[in-house]
Amino acid sequence: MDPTRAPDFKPPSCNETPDPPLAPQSTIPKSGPIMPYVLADYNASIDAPIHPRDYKKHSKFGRQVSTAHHGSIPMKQDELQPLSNETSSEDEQDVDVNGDNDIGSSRPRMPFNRQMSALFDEEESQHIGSRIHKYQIADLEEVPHGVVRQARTLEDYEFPAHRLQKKLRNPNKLPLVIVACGSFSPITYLHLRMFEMALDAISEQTRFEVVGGYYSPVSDNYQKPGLAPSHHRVRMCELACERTSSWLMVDAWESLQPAYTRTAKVLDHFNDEINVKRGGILTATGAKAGVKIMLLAGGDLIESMGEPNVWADSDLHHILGNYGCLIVERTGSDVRSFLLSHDIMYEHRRNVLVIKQLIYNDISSTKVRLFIRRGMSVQYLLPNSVIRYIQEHGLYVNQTEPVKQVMGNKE
Ligand SMILES: Nc1ncnc2c1ncn2[C@@H]1O[C@H](COP(=O)(O)OP(=O)(O)OP(=O)(O)O)[C@@H](O)[C@H]1O
Ligand SMILES: NC(=O)c1ccc[n+]([C@@H]2O[C@H](COP(=O)(O)O)[C@@H](O)[C@H]2O)c1
Repeated sequence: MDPTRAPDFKPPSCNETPDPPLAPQSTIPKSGPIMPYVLADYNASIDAPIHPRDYKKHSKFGRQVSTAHHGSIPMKQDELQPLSNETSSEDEQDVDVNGDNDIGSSRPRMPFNRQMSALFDEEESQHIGSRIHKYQIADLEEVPHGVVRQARTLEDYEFPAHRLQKKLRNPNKLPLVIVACGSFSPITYLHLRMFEMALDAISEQTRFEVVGGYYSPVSDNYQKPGLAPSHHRVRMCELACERTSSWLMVDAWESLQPAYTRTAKVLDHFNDEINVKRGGILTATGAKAGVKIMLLAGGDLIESMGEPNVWADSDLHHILGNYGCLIVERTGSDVRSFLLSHDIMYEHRRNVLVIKQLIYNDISSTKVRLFIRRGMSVQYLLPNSVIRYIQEHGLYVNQTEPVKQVMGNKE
């Protein structure tokens, strides 16, 4: 169930620096805390924008930011990051007929592919564009488009950036990328909803703008019951992202590592790709700004941070202090009390945003696997494309899992 089961696992010690070492703090942009205030620190309005003049103070990457206010930056397809990955046999790339890629917008874009455009002439495409509403994201499942594929080996690996926003839309906000680490065996609608809940919480309660979202499925070395081979888990996440979302991506880097990779190192990898290699993202002035990277996790994962020998203290300081954490409450779990009682969490509380589930969703991958083993329906618990993939590859059917694991209540 956790990395302590890995054959090469050594319990973290307070005096020892875990190996491999963490990225130096100087490479991680200082965007400031996710929460401008907490309780006693309350002294500003909930969404007080950072004045561009002050931006420099908040980010060493935000050097030449103009003070001019730009209402909205048009996001065109050619402004998106180049498609760095192999696509499926049809080799198409989603084309945004609406010409925008505003992740935070309440009216998400409706991507179409080249194949789609080729099938219809301009007039017909326009007709389709007007028939299918921008916000009918669910219809993506029905659109016959290609799915961006991640490499199966580290040698061929390239960081997926095709949906990473190239430019910050709102000059008063700071860029943020959300990363969810986990098994995703299989990915469910809950895992997809987590990102949407985070997106809402961030745009409503913080001064950050979400410019990208990633799943990072754990490698096969994470010895957890019910873990399908990593290439299948990555592929299911890809299908779910490409078919149901207009902004989520999957990064296979962690899943391709020859040994278990600590979550702190996974976040370092994202920082390296986005901030060190790419220099962050463009602001309205054309200058680059460092992107804050945050871990998205459920309440159970956060509570595991209080268990002995699972997380090294130095990793927790790195994750919570240098990056930050978005925690989706689980039914029955009291994340806020946990936050209060955990010393390291409390120290970095301004960098932790607890997201309340307003509509409770408790879809469990463990129970989905059980249903599949029992030949029961899993329809509406996960995207159809993922269900079809599981059927095609006969996943989970012949597995056994300890009864305790299946019945285990994480709450
Ligand atoms: N009901 C839930 N509410 C909030 N977060 C959840 C819930 N279920 C899972 N998560 C979060 O989703 C992320 C990925 O979960 P992961 O696939 O590793 O475990 P899981 O969904 O609990 O699956 P399993 O049943 O195999 O343990 C983790 O951060 C986990 O905390
Ligand atoms: N020390 C660590 O870095 C550490 C410890 C426990 C879990 N994790 C991560 O948390 C996620 C948890 O997944 P599960 O909820 O499936 O166990 C995985 O991505 C795992 O790598 C990291």
